[in-house]
Amino acid sequence: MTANPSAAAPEAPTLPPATILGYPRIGRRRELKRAIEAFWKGASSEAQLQDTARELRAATRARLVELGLPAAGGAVPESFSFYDQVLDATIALGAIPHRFAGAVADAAGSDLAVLFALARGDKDHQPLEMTKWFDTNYHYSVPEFDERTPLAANPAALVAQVTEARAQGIESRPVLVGPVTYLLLAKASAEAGEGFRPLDRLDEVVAVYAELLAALAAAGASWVQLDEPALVSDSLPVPRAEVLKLVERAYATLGGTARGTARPAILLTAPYGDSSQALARLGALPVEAVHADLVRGSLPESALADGTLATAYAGTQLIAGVVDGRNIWRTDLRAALATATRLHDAGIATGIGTSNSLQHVPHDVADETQLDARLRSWLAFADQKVEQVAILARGLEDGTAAVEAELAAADAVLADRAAAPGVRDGAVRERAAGVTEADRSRAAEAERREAQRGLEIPQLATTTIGSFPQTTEIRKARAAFTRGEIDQDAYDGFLRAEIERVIRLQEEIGLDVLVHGEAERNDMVQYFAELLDGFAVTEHGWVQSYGTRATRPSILWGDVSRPAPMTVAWSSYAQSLTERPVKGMLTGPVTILAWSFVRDDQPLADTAEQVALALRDEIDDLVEAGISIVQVDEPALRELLPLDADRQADYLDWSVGSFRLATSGAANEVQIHTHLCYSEFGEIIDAVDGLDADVTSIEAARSRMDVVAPLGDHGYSRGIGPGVYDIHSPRVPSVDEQAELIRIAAARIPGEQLWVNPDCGLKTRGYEETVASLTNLVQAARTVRGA
Ligand code: MET
Ligand SMILES: [Zn+2]
Repeated sequence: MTANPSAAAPEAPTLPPATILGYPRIGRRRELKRAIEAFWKGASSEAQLQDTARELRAATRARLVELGLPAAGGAVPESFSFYDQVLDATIALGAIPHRFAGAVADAAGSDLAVLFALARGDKDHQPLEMTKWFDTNYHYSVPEFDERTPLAANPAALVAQVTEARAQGIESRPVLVGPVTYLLLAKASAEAGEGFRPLDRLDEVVAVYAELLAALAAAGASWVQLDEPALVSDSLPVPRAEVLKLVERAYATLGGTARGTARPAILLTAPYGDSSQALARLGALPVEAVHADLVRGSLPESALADGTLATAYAGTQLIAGVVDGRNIWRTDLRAALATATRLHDAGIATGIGTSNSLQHVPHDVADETQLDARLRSWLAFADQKVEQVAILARGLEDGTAAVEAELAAADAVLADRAAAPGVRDGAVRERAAGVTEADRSRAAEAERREAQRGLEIPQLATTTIGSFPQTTEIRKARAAFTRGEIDQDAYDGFLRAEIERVIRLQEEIGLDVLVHGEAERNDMVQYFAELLDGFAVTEHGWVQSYGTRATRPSILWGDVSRPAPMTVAWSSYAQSLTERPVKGMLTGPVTILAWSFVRDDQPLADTAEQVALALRDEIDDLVEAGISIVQVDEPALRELLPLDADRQADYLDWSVGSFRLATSGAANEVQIHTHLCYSEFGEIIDAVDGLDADVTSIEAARSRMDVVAPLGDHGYSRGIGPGVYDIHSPRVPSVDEQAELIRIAAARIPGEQLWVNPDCGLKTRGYEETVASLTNLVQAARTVRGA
């Protein structure tokens, strides 16, 4: 065992026993969203926006103290962000890509203007790319690095928060994405030299972090939190063992300076997964506290048993992340306390924390006044989770008996939930238990291809991904219907007129396979959640997705079944209007799970199976009603891939299995499509193959068909539609541009397999650019076909 440098300091501080890793930033009523969007529109000044942000931060701190976090000692995290925490780190490091030099000049010294320019781009600049944060549905702004990317500590925002908190009588803890995770999430800029990796600049970046920490210490911060979720992921550019070495190197430097003057005490966190293999080594670093996610992860049993863990943590505190920051269920307090107590009893200075930042859950269950009271009693949003952390901390400090009443109340909630009607539905379970492998297989590909000839689909067939622009009129009609201002008949009439318009438009444009346009859907998951049994929807349960965008995930609380058809009326109406095939449109089981809060009392695989059976019945009904092509979207297939390599095979097995269960009841004549809207699917290409869909559409335009080569090499034999129109921007791609992309694809993939379509749905686009782009798309397909 190497010497533990912090063990040598007898006065090593500890955090109060109750803390959380972060809190929702957008505000209880999405105040920050409104304030930022008003500022973007020019309806308010930067000073007004800063005032709103300051008030929100102050209210958050006060609320956290009210809920039970101590005001002193660094328990309250400063997790505010105007847009994204990775982007905040970019600003704090001064790592503004050269291509934004013009935007920096325009910003005239305003960090906020620079931040928004990076996040959103402007007329001259493409914004930073956005991508999903670990295995969540939150998106961060991807840093861009090359050999010359500037670096200069800019601690202003962090220091301001510490100062504000002190003025409020609260000793808070600034939070920053750690240097190793930051660089592992960065990408090489377009100007980077051959072979450059952002990680090549780790030592320089660590030096800037050291400056930031010094500024925080000077401002009076006693603690800083550095988040290193890279420690739990096998999906990064370097293997996990290497990540640990990089963390050791970075924190030897960061922790190696004098605590108090050169830096605050450091809390190093490892949220979103299992760090058990690394935990003992992290304890030996010169940091004052280490956090472990003990919801997704586990305790290192052998190191705990043989005392290695306790030795490593002599002088280092361990924050046990036992309250789940990813879901909305009340915690099994007795089990959580037992886990933390094992660490405590092993002689480790133990604190209670959340598994990860609470940014992934809504604010407060108390706001959900419309929710069924019994269901509500089972739930815990961010505020309730903070209270649970405080209870557990009391139990850890004062002994189980001190919180026996709270533990008993939690036991009663769990028992009530387990016994409640609908949580287990005998018929649903019996049907799921009877599923056989035969239910997951369709006939051989060639046989299906033959049977589908009757569809008369041309080579390079043109189609769209499903949604057409969600216009203001559509939103207004939906809102009026929800408020009861128009009745069901009026609303249905409106939607039918909309469908007819979209069908006629597609015929005019000349698309081969049509869609009904999805005007009836508020959201591709919530729409189904509202129609399936076993789900509930919230009123205020907003969770940040990126920037000012938030989603309201549904709550999947019970066994899932389908009381009635969900999409048949719309799809069959659309089909009745045209001779061309109209695709039925469903959201797949994995995506429905990924974008909802799911029950935690059974494996995800079992829940997916129930959703799949409901979708299987829907497909039967669609086909019965005359639909011959059904698309089942699975855009979240990649997102739910476990960070832990050991868990990936099992995941791919059940996720692919649930898709096949949903789709394999379809006769050979029925063409099954799927859609995945990202291009980095190298890792899951076998899974995509395993879905066995007749046609798969994917994102490809932004990467200029990068995905096509791996597909060609893989010998992918079914239909594939690599997007030729980037729907993320209002820009209209020309005929030539789209034809060029089709040709790139056609060079690797036989024409009869190739489909021509946009990257994703068109719901966020306007009609003008949509019609122009699709007209060009059809023309591009014709040009290439004729060549
Ligand atoms: C995020 S994937 C979206 C697929 C859906 N069918 C749409 O077109 O909007
Ligand atoms: Zn998509």
